[in-house]
Amino acid sequence: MTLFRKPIPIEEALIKLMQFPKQIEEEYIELTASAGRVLSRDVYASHPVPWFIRSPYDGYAVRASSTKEAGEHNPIWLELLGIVAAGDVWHGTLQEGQAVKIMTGGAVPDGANAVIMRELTKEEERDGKTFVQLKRKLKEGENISSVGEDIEEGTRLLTKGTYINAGVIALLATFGYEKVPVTRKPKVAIIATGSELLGTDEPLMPGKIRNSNGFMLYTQALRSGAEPISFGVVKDTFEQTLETVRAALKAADIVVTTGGVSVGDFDYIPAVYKELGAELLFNKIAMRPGSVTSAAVLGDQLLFGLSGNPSACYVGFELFTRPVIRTMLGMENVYLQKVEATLKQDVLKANPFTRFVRSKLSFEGGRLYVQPSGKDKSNIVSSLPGADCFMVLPGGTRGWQAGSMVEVVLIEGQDGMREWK
Ligand SMILES: Nc1nc2c(c(=O)[nH]1)N[C@H]1C(S)=C(S)[C@@H](COP(=O)(O)OP(=O)(O)OC[C@H]3O[C@@H](n4cnc5c(N)ncnc54)[C@H](O)[C@@H]3O)O[C@H]1N2
Ligand code: MOO
Repeated sequence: MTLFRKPIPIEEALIKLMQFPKQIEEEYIELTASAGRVLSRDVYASHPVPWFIRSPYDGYAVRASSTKEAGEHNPIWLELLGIVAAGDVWHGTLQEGQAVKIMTGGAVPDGANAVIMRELTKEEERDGKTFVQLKRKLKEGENISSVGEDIEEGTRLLTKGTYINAGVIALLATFGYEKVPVTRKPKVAIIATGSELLGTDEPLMPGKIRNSNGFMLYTQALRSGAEPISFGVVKDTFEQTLETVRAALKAADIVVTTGGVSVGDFDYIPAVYKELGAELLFNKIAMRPGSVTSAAVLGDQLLFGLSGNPSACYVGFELFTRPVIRTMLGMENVYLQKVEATLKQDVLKANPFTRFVRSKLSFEGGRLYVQPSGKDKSNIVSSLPGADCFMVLPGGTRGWQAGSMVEVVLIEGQDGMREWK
């Protein structure tokens, strides 16, 4: 058996992989629980917004024609008939020479077609009646929110695949969505393989390290919109690995393992794929870190064999697993967004393969800069917390000097505030 694996370009690996993500069914969930989920249906306006004529100001609703003689030196007086608060309706039809006091959001009475702001008027009592003084002409439709001004009935407002943010929630609430149709979260099983791995509660022992990738992948799956299911740690034995992957396939749509995917004596993932009868899509990609990233397909399920090295594992998930999850969610933009930034410091490293350097962005003088967020080896964990992007250094180069423009793919804002979709 040859251990040599021929690396394939990233694009080729993605083309192979992206034939397989399955479409996930929808479910209805509470509006308040829908933030961060993905719409499974288009949303149409079932009524216009506003659906009745509304006043945008506290003031007086009038007929514009009643004000045509009004001017700075020619005040006119209109008889005040009543008051409409927001939520109320004034029954009757306003005539020439009449006014109704109205609050912001109030329904403009029939017959009225303009509103004057309260500050531009004054009220006066005369002979038991109230009059309102205007010193300016109003145009028909002035200060009126017309029916459908915001949204016309029947408009397609949101398309299936839309990420639900606060604005989407506002729109759904406007149309009375108590329950929202969303795609079910794909279930992603996470298995950390390695006899050297300890739990976070265990003391360090010779030759052992703590499992950090399991927790990291759990978080990456969560922020990609999936439902992670942790299968903990398995020892490097073929039987245990096979048994756990089998159990994970029963519970999840996608199975992600970390470690055991290379050519070591105890790297059992390739053999497990074989035993399961899964079709191997790739097991070597022309990239660093994460060259050992593997994927296989079994029926409608995908298996990812990510590196055990923390940075390689992280990059492998973002570049390959995340777009699969987002495709299953029905999203349109499934890949990480690309921008260009100015390199802040020399990054001089020979790149036989395309290199994804964990990096951080900064703005200075309105310009976007990028620099590595720490050490750049695949077994490094310390550069991950500060990374909000990967700097992409193309294969076949010897790196770049400070001041060069480089391509950057965005991952997550450091303040957790950005929604990279
Ligand atoms: N002869 C060769 N050796 C290696 C090759 C190669 O092509 N030929 N590739 C190297 C590259 S590149 C990588 S990346 C690693 C990938 O190895 P595996 O994915 O099989 O991972 P392991 O050997 O199981 O572990 C690698 C490293 O990571 C640590 N690890 C594993 N799991 C975790 C975890 N859950 N949390 C934290 N750290 C973990 C593990 O202890 C090892 O130190 O192979 C190279 N070798
Ligand atoms: O897959 Mo290894 O991480 O290329 O560095």
